[in-house]
Amino acid sequence: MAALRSLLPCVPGLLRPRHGCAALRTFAAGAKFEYIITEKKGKAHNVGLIQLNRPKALNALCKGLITELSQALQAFEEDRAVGAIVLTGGEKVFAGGQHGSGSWAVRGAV
Ligand SMILES: C[C@@H](CO)C(=O)SCCNC(=O)CCNC(=O)[C@H](O)C(C)(C)COP(=O)(O)OP(=O)(O)OC[C@H]1O[C@@H](n2cnc3c(N)ncnc32)[C@H](O)[C@@H]1OP(=O)(O)O
Repeated sequence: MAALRSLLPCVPGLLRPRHGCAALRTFAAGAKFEYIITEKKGKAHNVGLIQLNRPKALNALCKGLITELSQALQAFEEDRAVGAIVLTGGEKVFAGGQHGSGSWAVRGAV
């Protein structure tokens, strides 16, 4: 899981090694996310599912999505009941890459 988190651009203050389980407490308090959906799956509720949920922009990775993804990864990593994390995207695409400002940037990038 640490390897997975290391793939994410470090968001200051969120991925500090020992953040005192603050992320887990926020998470457990039923944090409402705007850009992701999280759930504990499996018979023993020991699989942390994170689904990218920004359908209008095809899950393009904006700062807010990365921040929430980092929080969810941190919380699942701190949750001793979770043994595996599954990261998934939408029906059409996993993610449209880094968020491009304005659709011209997106289409021009293709
Ligand atoms: C970090 C670096 C590494 O390379 C990057 O990630 S740079 C960004 C790389 N990503 C792209 O270049 C993907 C650009 N998107 C596309 O090529 C196409 O959207 C598509 C993924 C092939 C899907 O095409 P389709 O025609 O099915 O859908 P639309 O292009 O109409 O897109 C729907 C909707 O999503 C918005 N969107 C898609 N990708 C991004 C993006 N990367 N950033 C921001 N927004 C994105 C697109 O603007 C459309 O929104 P609308 O204009 O309808 O408001």
